[in-house]
Amino acid sequence: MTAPHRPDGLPGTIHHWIGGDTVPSADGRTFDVLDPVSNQPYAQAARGGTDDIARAVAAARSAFTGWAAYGTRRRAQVLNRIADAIEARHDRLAEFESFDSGLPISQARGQARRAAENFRFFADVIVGLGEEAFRQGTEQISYVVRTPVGVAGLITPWNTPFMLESWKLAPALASGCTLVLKPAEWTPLSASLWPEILAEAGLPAGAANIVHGIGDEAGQALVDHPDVPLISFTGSTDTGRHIIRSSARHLKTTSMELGGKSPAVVFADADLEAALDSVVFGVFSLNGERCTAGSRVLVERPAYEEFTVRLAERAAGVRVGLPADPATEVGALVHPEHYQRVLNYVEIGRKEARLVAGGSRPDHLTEGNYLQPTVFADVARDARIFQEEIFGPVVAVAPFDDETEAVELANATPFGLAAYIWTSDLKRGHRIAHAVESGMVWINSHNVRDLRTPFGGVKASGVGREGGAHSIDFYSDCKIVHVALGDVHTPRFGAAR
Ligand SMILES: NC(=O)C1=CN([C@@H]2O[C@H](COP(=O)(O)OP(=O)(O)OC[C@H]3O[C@@H](n4cnc5c(N)ncnc54)[C@H](O)[C@@H]3O)[C@@H](O)[C@H]2O)C=CC1
Ligand SMILES: O=C(O)/C=C/C=C(\O)C(=O)O
Repeated sequence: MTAPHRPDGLPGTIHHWIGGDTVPSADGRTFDVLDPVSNQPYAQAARGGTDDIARAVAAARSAFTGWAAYGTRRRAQVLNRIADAIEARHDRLAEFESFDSGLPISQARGQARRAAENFRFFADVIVGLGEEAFRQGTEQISYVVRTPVGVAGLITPWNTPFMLESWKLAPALASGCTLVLKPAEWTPLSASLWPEILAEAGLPAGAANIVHGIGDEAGQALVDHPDVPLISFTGSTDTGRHIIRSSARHLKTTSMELGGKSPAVVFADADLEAALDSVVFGVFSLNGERCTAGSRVLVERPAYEEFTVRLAERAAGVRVGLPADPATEVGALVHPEHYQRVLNYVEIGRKEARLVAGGSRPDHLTEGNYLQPTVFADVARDARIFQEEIFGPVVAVAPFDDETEAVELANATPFGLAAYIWTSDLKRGHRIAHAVESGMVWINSHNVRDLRTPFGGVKASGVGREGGAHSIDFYSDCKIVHVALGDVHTPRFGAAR
């Protein structure tokens, strides 16, 4: 068996964190946590249920008034201290994440840096954010007051767990909300560092609470709790749909960042070397377990054969290996169940299209959830591997003949999260960017993020946007205050004539 590298300091049991205390589940239940190299349990995690969620929500409610009253500058100071505390644990955090999720350590390090950046970023946003005002001459001014919505319910996935948790915790806390986080059950390890990070930074007890557990138990209890007015969710489209349905009962605000099947559209006039770099990185980094992965590559016919051959060569050269090895570019897929799901898609792909790279476990890795980067060419638009999110290192390539067909193919799936366009004709780049159905488009650029911009998708890829001020708006209620500035001539109903 290939032994995983075991980081120092692994907890034997991962507890909930409620009201500032690490606690087991009320009923004492736990579940096994596996690492994706040995697929053996290395820890137990508390298996939360309705009672644990109720305790966590009560703690968050008690802490709410105090935290909201901190005001923006003081909250920003705490957020910056949280970033310091994350940075102080950078190595351990990256090792935990890589061990638990199978992400290559080099990429887990990048995700740990981004988690700290998220806190610094939202500290700046909240201090710098103005409030809108509308003046009607000298008669009246109307201004908008943002107030935190209350207890936020945060439900996060397993693909880049800590970073995506931070992407929700930071703006929720910056806005003055308190929160209950339900991390993904396949990857609870990095979340076990939040208690020491948040406590060291001086976050008041109860402002953030963590309940581990299974989606349809702890997750569902959080969605169903009447004192949680808002749910921010990242994960699969099916679960997102289900959460929206459940949230309707209490008319909750929801933000849904869901799956994708994003196209990379490569025109023959593009810098093909740069496009190749971006395509290979875009679909194989984070093990292909990335919502914005460019998992469909559409190539203009004159460049199609050459690009496909070079893509297959590059895929064959990607280093698949132990997550802890600094040279590894693709690690182990998160969980045997997910691995099997991805392998099933590879089998479907073999029947639907032409396999030009990968398709099986690398010879040198006899156990663990490993898959060679896999490229299918000549994929038809109705093929399942063209239509469905695989969420692994598998890419579908197809040719197009002109701009119209490029847009048709780009839009021919239920998803609409990201799109990547490669062309040396910028006017065309803009035309395609406007025509593709997606929340985000990159032209001649890979997934370079600007945290101020709205992040999210259309169609089956999500509802709502987070990022920058959009996140603060999401975690806030808006109240409008109208004030007379001078003499307002009120209609005199009922006055004597
Ligand atoms: N960022 C993304 O776009 C992600 C996409 N996916 C896609 O979804 C597929 C399946 O992955 P899953 O692990 O099943 O994702 P999932 O969407 O079921 O899980 C994500 C989170 O939702 C929670 N959850 C599940 N059911 C819930 C419920 N009824 N109420 C409240 N919370 C609930 C889970 O515990 C987890 O924390 C993947 O293969 C991939 O295609 C999965 C994770 C992230
Ligand atoms: O960059 C972000 O803010 C979010 C990235 C999310 C993913 O990469 C994902 O969910 O896979």
